[in-house]
Amino acid sequence: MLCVRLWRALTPLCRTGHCTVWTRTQSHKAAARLDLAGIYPPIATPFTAKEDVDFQKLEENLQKYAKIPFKGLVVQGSNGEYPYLTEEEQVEVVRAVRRSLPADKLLMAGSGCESTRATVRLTENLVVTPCFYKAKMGSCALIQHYTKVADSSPVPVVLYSVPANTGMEVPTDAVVQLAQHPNIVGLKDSGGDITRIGLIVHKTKMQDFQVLAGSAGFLMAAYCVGAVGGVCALANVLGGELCELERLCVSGRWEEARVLQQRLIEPNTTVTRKLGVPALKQAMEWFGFHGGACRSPMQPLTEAETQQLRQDFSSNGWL
Ligand SMILES: O=C(O)C(=O)C[C@H](O)C(=O)O
Repeated sequence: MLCVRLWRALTPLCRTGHCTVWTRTQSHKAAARLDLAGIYPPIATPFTAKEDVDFQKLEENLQKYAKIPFKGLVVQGSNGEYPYLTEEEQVEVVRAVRRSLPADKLLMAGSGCESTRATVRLTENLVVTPCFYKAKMGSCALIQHYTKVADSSPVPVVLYSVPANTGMEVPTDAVVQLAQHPNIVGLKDSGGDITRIGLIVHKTKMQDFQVLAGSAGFLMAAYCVGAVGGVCALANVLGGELCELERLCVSGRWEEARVLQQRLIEPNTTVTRKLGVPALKQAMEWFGFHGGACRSPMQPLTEAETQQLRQDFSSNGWL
């Protein structure tokens, strides 16, 4: 789940399955008109040497992100290490980000739990997609789950399909059915299957429903088939460049977009699928942000991995 702007206490989160968005009005109809178009970094969580959340460093990152033309931020996404944070910490981080974020920026916060009941409760605070019993999480179970969450959520919900982390995706037929719910306003799809993204855009075109690319490697392709933006881990590092890619796509400058997109593919693959969050945080350090270590048990990069990471950025002209 993800949330936007204002809120009462917390934003619903998104994970595998869904995200919630908070609006000023909290009215379902008004929520459905929410414009999600643009680029969002799913922000990383900096920690102190004792592995406590480092709110000072978080704030310093936020001040730097405020200078980049993002549509908003995602808090407690996969790269925020949400599974390693307590519920209280998740809520506290979302609150801190909301306090710091300019009022015109959207805030989406993840809030999924394994049971529908717990998800409903946390969506009043935060929410996520259930994947532990993934063999049992078919369309029927997920439709029932998200419908109950969206029915009770005080803020709009964005579905979040991230199969690399959850081992399952929200099935296309479930997304299409859930898109009819007045409080479900979009999907963030990290799977990278462009035919699926295009099909979902096509099948939901009569609904007030928007699709966001869930990773930078296929951002341009996603725009081509009708996505309206992206939630991209790489935006923590190359946020200005991803916003530039958005601008090129939206203005139809496809040749320039293609050149930029191609240079982003390798660094993106490395900080997402290949080396993951420790690599994202290392790259953030190189680009002037606070990344630092992950919370245990996530291990730091080895020397060879660090070299690989550097190579994937430098060979594409970023370092
Ligand atoms: O951290 C998240 O949450 C993301 O959505 C990141 C995304 O999966 C990516 O590949 O960039």
